[in-house]
Amino acid sequence: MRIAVIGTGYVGLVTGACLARLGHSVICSDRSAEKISVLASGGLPIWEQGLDELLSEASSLNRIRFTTNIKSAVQESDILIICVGTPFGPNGEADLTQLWSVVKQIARHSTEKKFLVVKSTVPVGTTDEIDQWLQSVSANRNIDVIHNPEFLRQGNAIRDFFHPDRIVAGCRTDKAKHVVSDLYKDLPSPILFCDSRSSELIKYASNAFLAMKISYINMIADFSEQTGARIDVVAEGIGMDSRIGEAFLRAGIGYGGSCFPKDIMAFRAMGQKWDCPMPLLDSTVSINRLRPRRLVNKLTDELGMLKGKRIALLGLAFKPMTDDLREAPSLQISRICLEQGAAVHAYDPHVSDYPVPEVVLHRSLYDAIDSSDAVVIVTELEQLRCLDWQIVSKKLRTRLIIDGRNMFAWEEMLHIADTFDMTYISVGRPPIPASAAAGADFYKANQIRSI
Ligand SMILES: NC(=O)c1ccc[n+]([C@@H]2O[C@H](COP(=O)([O-])OP(=O)(O)OC[C@H]3O[C@@H](n4cnc5c(N)ncnc54)[C@H](O)[C@@H]3O)[C@@H](O)[C@H]2O)c1
Ligand SMILES: O=c1ccn([C@@H]2O[C@H](COP(=O)(O)OP(=O)(O)O[C@H]3O[C@H](CO)[C@@H](O)[C@H](O)[C@H]3O)[C@@H](O)[C@H]2O)c(=O)[nH]1
Repeated sequence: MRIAVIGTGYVGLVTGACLARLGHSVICSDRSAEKISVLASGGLPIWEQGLDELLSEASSLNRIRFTTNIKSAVQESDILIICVGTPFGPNGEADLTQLWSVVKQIARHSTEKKFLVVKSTVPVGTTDEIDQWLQSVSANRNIDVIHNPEFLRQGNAIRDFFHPDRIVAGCRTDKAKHVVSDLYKDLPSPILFCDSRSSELIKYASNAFLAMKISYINMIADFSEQTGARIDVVAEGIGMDSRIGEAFLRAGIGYGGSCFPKDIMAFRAMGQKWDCPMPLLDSTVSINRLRPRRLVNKLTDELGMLKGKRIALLGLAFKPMTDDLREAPSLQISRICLEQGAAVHAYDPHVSDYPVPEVVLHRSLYDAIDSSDAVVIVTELEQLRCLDWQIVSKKLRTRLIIDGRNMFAWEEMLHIADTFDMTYISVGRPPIPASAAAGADFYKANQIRSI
């Protein structure tokens, strides 16, 4: 099939590369000349695992091209997939400026029958509005509009593309359904065909549900801290109920990224627009907003004033295995630490440019840690799994580890803290004090079961 992918950001680039792998002929179009020139010369404007290889393969087979010329992309394709951004608008609603700009250009340049697939996350009713608008432009009656939301996760995007739990397609016509079936015919996943309003809502409701699960477990984590329960054990017990499931019950410093924060706000704005309040979303947002501040409070509880202290932040992107800093909790944490007079040193293997200039970036994990008063784990970086605790303990000025993601097993840290005389504080689990005696006493006093 001849496909144009319009908007080659995270979603567009992954979609284009994966569709080329499936054998389709793909033109990727973006308004950013800089991005297109990087891509056309074999480079990558973003880091996503496996994307490099996929794009090289597609280019060598002549299955993918890059252009800023949307006119030629539209005219040389039968299927047009819109993957432009739908960022925060001024009152939290989705800003559809990029989307409508593309729709208008498509209307201007398309003369033959086209299938227009909206992959961007858009408010309920948008696909119908596009359809109605296109029909009102008489020359463009021949465009069949489909809504096909994307569910990929950054860092896992290519696997998610080839193995989605489901494909959702809001279609008006049987021809549109056939196009979607052909587009994804080699994927093993079920396709849910529905109307476009339901399809648009499935995307927001899925993201909101996942974000709600995260805020819920974070609320329970705070309660565990007050009562001496252990959130990892509690989450395990909750998740063993197949009606609840174990996924997205990892307590920590909250959700960030390009989707959850903006989509929950847009969903709330939609609720207001349609006069349907969504109090569960209000709570989800307010719990999440407090997470970074709560983490810094743990630092000050241990260190007192942060003025003159050196803090090592490990993991800056909103999650591991991505370079994406959109709504990353590290931004808020680093700003609060800096405001309080600390020096912030950081390490993230995928981040080489950070928007808070006072943060000193290091290429080596151990250099970031050197002479610090605390190590703060902001994301679950793979490199941390093989940390040499002896080196860490020698390099630290104050032996304090704040694990914002509970990435280390509590029992393991009991032993490590004891061996290297370190204090280990995590989320929703009892703190592990530095001295061996204190650790053992604490363990006994709290009658925490050994697993
Ligand atoms: N990032 C994700 O993991 C993810 C996952 C699922 C869904 N989504 C949704 O997919 C959409 C795209 O997200 P993203 O993260 O890829 O965004 P992005 O900001 O990374 O990419 C958007 C691209 O569109 C381009 N663009 C904007 N206006 C254009 C125009 N008029 N013509 C051509 N190109 C134009 C931009 O230059 C940019 O390269 C959003 O609606 C998002 O909510 C994102
Ligand atoms: O138990 C958990 C799971 C995740 N997170 C955090 O939640 C955020 C989002 O994580 P994740 O969902 O893995 O990443 P995204 O790439 O943002 O993917 C989400 O957002 C995409 C954009 O809409 C959707 O397509 C995906 O299905 C949806 O998972 C990150 O900050 C994670 O650290 C937690 O705090 N606890």
